[in-house]
Amino acid sequence: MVTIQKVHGSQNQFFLLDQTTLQQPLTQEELVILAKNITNSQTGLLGGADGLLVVSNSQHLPALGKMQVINADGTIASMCGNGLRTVGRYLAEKYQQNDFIVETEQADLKVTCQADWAPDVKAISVEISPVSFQRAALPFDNLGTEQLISQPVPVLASDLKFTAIAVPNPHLISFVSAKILAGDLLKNLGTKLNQANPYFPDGVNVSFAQIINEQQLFVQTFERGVGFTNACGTGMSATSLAFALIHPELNIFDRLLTVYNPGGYVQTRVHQTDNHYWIELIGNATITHYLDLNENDLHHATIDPAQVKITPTVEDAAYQQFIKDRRP
Ligand SMILES: N[C@@H](CCC[C@H](N)C(=O)O)C(=O)O
Repeated sequence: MVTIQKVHGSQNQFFLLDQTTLQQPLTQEELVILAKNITNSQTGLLGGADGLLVVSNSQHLPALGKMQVINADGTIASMCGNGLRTVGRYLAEKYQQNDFIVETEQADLKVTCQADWAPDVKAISVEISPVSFQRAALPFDNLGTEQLISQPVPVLASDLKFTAIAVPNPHLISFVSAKILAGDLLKNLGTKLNQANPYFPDGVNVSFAQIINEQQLFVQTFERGVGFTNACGTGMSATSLAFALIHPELNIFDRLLTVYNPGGYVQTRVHQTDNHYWIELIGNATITHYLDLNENDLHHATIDPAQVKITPTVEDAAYQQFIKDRRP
């Protein structure tokens, strides 16, 4: 038997599998099939999830471990901010460390345990980097520009301005009115840009944001490889950077922002060091369930829910109580 976890950051939900606990680690092909099956909202476990977080040993000393992110549709994401917080918590508890590095697909990133936000609401801070605005890093094509920072893009939507940032996974951001946020545009644009299209050949995470005040944003994301999510950590981080760049008069750099999302909120702090940007992303890292299952079933992704021993924790109730009175 092996134990996997169901976890969330701002209710962006994942299964977390530590390959080092297996007698035989899953192959990459097995991991992709498992991710697609286990996250399916109809046929997966516990109502599915947004992705699978795979923990393995890192060869990059002194990293404590390595995280791979597999979206619900089986595509690989170079980074996941909410996911890194939960992987960070997992590694912190496994190795009893509070401040360490985790290897991700493109960067080795800093993870720091925070004081609990409330009883049973664990909090973790993670580094979001590297940041790029270059067309090739997103990538995007046929938009007539090499960078997109608060520019109109009529082929995407009339009357909106867009910012494109890789952190390093790709994000397209627009600050919009409450009316636009309540409408269908985000769904339509997210859907269009995440199927074959001439603009974002690898797809893109699309976020619409509202400025509540100079310290508070609300962000809703249509995620590549997933669809609507409760929250996207890298999306909220990229949106915080876009906010700082578009509004230099507000002196956002190095100051704590609160970023609300449909699943709760996170805090971000945008930094510019020398000539590069990076973002601190701080938020909950919640374990909702432990799942004990047969290792063979993981390899074959034939998981009969009746054969899985599911042990819920008290943490989701604590999280729900915590955010209840803190919504904007
Ligand atoms: N929810 C994540 C981002 C997950 C990856 C994304 N779907 C992609 O393909 O880039 C986050 O919290 O950052």
